[in-house]
Amino acid sequence: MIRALGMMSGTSLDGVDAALIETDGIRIGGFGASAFRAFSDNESAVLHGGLGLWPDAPAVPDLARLVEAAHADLAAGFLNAQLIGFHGQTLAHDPRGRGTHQAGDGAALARATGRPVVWDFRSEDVRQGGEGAPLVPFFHWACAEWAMGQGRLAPAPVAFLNLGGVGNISWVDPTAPAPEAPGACLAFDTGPANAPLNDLMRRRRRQARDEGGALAAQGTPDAAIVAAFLQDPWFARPAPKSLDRDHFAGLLQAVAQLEDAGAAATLVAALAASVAAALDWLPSPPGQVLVCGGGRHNGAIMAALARALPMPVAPVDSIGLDGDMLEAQAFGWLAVRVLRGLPISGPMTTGVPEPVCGGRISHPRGSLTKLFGT
Ligand SMILES: Nc1ncnc2c1ncn2[C@@H]1O[C@H](COP(=O)(O)OP(=O)(O)OP(=O)(O)O)[C@@H](O)[C@H]1O
Ligand SMILES: CC(=O)N[C@H]1[C@@H]2OC[C@@H](O2)[C@@H](O)[C@@H]1O[C@H](C)C(=O)O
Repeated sequence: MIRALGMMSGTSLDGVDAALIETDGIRIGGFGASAFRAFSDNESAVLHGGLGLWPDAPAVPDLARLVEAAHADLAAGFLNAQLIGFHGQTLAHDPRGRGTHQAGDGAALARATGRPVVWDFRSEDVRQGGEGAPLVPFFHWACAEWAMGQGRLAPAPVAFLNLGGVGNISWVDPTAPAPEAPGACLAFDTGPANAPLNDLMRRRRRQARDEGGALAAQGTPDAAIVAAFLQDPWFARPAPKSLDRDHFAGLLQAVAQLEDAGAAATLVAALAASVAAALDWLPSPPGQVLVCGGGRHNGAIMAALARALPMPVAPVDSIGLDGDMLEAQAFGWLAVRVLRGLPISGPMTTGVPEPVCGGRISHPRGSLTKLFGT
């Protein structure tokens, strides 16, 4: 088992999560300490300004230094980590076009922390024809397998719904022998999650988010806007599929005429409707939908999901996991898989033709090499 530190800064641009995990890259041996470092208002504004940029843009090196510094700062509190999995900050994602861009250089983080760093998790999958996302689904399988072993989950398919800036769902069968085994996983992005809500709150209320969903809970959703949103060809596209953060920017424009609470309620209803639509693509109805990511702290979202979905909806914490740290833990677990040459994505998670072991490994003294596997 390796003690890996996973580090993730997601599409909501609120900060960096870090979490320790003990793993052989297949089974979870145990979870360790975790921490969050918020981006300052200035850092967040700078990163927002970088959204949509590709590596050749002149502003990118400065953004990358900002991302590396924030991670190095946070990693300094985890001296017992043997390996770091560094996701980087996604600025642009267009797998069928220019590719995928996570700002931040793992070699620089390896030098700054004195630890080997696994990074650039998505590029190889995209190069081989995959969507490059989502990458957490194989870890969701490991979580379900862990929870089943602890007697907290039935030996039957279950879904993990991650609600960050964008939503993604993983249907997993914890009785499958491995995450890459046929029939073990099906995963894809579901649609916008917190990103439009946060953007709405920032523009109208100068707040980072709708705390607890209090504003949305006071409003009535506009059913016509939700129905029009569901007409986006995205929903008719078979899974696997991944989204750029701003694919649904039109949704925010659609609610522009509504008063604040109605606009927030409509965004929440659209989120719930997109998850309900996602169920159509799953191999079988999951026994329950386990919600992770920041969206599960939004009571209006959880209530809307409970209304929209036919099966029980619960925070992932109900089976003993930390729903705020799951993505960070995932990149620690994935880092160990990269080190061992195990696949981190496959046909049923990113649509890549064959399972892929992506990622690069950088060592503190600067050599850039892959230790095991391809
Ligand atoms: N107490 C809360 N009340 C309402 N919303 C919340 C609360 N806590 C977190 N959120 C929402 O969750 C978001 C952060 O979620 P999370 O950290 O899972 O996203 P992320 O990792 O940045 O994104 P992604 O998973 O898309 O990469 C916040 O920006 C906010 O919208
Ligand atoms: C390109 C990119 O960074 N995508 C993120 C984003 O945020 C959620 C969703 O869109 C998911 O596809 C992915 O993140 C998670 C960690 C994943 O890869 O599973």
